[in-house]
Amino acid sequence: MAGPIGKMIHLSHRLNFCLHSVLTKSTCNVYKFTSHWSQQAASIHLSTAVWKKRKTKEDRKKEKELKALGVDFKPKEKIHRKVVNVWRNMTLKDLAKSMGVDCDHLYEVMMYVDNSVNYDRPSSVIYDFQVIIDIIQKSGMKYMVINPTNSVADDSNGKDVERRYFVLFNHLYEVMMYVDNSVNYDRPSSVIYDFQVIIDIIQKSGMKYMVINPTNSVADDSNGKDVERRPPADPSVLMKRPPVVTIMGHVDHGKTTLLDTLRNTSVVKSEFGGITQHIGAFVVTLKSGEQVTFLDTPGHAAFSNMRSRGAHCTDIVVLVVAADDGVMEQTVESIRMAREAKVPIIVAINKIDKPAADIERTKNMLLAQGITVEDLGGDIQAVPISALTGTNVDNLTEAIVAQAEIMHLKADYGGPVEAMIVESKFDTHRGKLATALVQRGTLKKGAIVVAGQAWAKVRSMLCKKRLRRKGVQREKEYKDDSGEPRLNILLKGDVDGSVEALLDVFDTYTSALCRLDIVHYGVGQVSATDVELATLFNAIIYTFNTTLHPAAKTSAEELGVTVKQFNVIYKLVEDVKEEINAMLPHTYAEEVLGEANVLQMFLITDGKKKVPVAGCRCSKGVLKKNALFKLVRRNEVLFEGKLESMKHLKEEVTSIKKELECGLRLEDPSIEFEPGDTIVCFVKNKVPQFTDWNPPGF
Ligand SMILES: Nc1nc2c(ncn2[C@@H]2O[C@H](COP(=O)(O)OP(=O)(O)OP(=O)(O)O)[C@@H](O)[C@H]2O)c(=O)[nH]1
Repeated sequence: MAGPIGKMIHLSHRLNFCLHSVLTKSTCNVYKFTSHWSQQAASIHLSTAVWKKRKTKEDRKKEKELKALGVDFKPKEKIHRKVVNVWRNMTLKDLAKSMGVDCDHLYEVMMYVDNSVNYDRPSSVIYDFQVIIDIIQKSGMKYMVINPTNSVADDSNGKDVERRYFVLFNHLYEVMMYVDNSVNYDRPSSVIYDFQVIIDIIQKSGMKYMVINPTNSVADDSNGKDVERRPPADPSVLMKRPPVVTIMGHVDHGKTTLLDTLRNTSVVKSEFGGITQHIGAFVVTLKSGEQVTFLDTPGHAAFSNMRSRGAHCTDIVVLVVAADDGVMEQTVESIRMAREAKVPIIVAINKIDKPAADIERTKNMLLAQGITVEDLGGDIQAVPISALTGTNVDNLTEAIVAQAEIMHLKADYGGPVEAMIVESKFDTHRGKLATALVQRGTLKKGAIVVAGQAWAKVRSMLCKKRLRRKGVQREKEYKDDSGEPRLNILLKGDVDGSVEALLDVFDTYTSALCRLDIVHYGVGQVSATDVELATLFNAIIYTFNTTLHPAAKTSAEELGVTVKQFNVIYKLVEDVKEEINAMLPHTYAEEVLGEANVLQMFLITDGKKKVPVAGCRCSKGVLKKNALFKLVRRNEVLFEGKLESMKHLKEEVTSIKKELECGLRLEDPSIEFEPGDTIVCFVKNKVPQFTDWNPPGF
């Protein structure tokens, strides 16, 4: 059965199709046929039509002659490229004429064409379009259906519906004869309950089909199978992978501080080569190129949740024990959890900077819990650290890498991804977000992922900056400000991309003169909560291409929070620079007003005391009584400060001009003068400082 070859038909998973809906769904070449049919003339394009021409009288005559000579007669093969016009209710004679053959040829071909009608006269009308196609094909010609809307004006205007369906259903009825089914679908309204029948009709018509999910239009060619994990990878494809580390320990023993230090030393002090940060997990790259993935969800909940899902996504547990407190309740619990999961432990004995820190006592307390550290003859590494100051934190990372080496951690980087969801949340702007720890394969944008009963298409993958500190810790840090200039910013942008771009710009800030902290950032309108946060951290709110929620506006006004709105990144960055500059303390530059040479010193009586006075002559500029003065002897400054008095002859004056003589008395009466000393009169002018931060491109 010839048909519209390669046509893709989308079916939804409904079973109770009626014939009518199949036809509608089939969009379909069948429909196109009827469209052709409904027109006065549709076109069938004979592209590279090749056939052997029937022998003409002349041919037969020639054949006879050649046969007599013992030579085979071969009628010439002709290649025709022509367009055959067909039309509704066309007769056999019309078709023969269009094809450039005679009716005899058509009768002959018709013997091989499947059809129930007996076309036995040149005037027989061919109602079935398929028959025409078959005749053309069986004649060794090719045909091409030209889209009537493109090639021929469709002036049917929806008329002739009856005829269309007549032809349409005829096609289906005809095809149905070759489809295996027990039901007699004899009316256009017949419902096809059997999905296979629909598929067979489409296939027998030479079309392809694709089953689509009715709710989300994604192809489901799973044939009812569920997604399954791949069998274990061939060891030859396995490659080294970074260890995944979870930090555990008793409350307040410094887990968050350690995570922060790990993150920040990498960036700020450049002790590590670089850092990639995610929400929920981050990767530290050491100078050596080694990488360590830290799950930044300290605490037991995350760990036990993962365990409860039967997952072992942690390779190493870093057990933080404060050296002043020693082993506490949750330390014991953490040890138990790590043991149950059969995850090796590295102990970080923290807070060694504290006077009350007792490393040996802590080690012995651990021993009592069955944790024998190397010093005490065991095989568990223990690294004394100060998470707060960063002392020995690099030794801790080295210890982790050493442990990972022993474990020979490897992964299969190829094929579909298998990952562990570490965190998930709903973001009003970005939608559903999940932090996934990829355990096998490579996650790609656009991949379709399944977790439990949920599935999703990966729209984007983010490497996110994290707030340095969180919660109470953070609040405390900001409140304990020791006077160091610091600009706190709360950033809101219209889309992820712009916020990301700005964060990247702020990342380039390194100046030691003033700290720059992004206390919070996000996408969308500024909310009242943002304003509260800004108050808490004494931050300026910067917006990029976004607005304030009315409630935020009111509370910003009430709380006196500065909100600066920008639509151009360049201007926003310039403004941040200006804010930084405004925070920098001024420096002072000296401006010399005049100089005087000391001619002699004499002593005057002030009450009971004798105080020295310099008899001078102004040699340069002017001397101003209220300005500052320096006494310089052989390039050495012996005094810097104010005058007690300035006299010209006997009178107290406020200034002395060049070449005038004067008596100058310093505020420090212990300073004595010598002839030849220089007294310099100067003022200190405030000079604003400017940040040397010049982000690339700004
Ligand atoms: N002196 C000193 N203080 C530290 C050190 N590490 C952490 N701290 C302080 O200890 C307190 C608790 O630290 P966190 O990092 O919040 O402790 P945590 O274990 O994450 O606490 P939870 O999240 O509540 O379980 C904070 O005040 C830190 O500044 C350290 O090495 N030395």
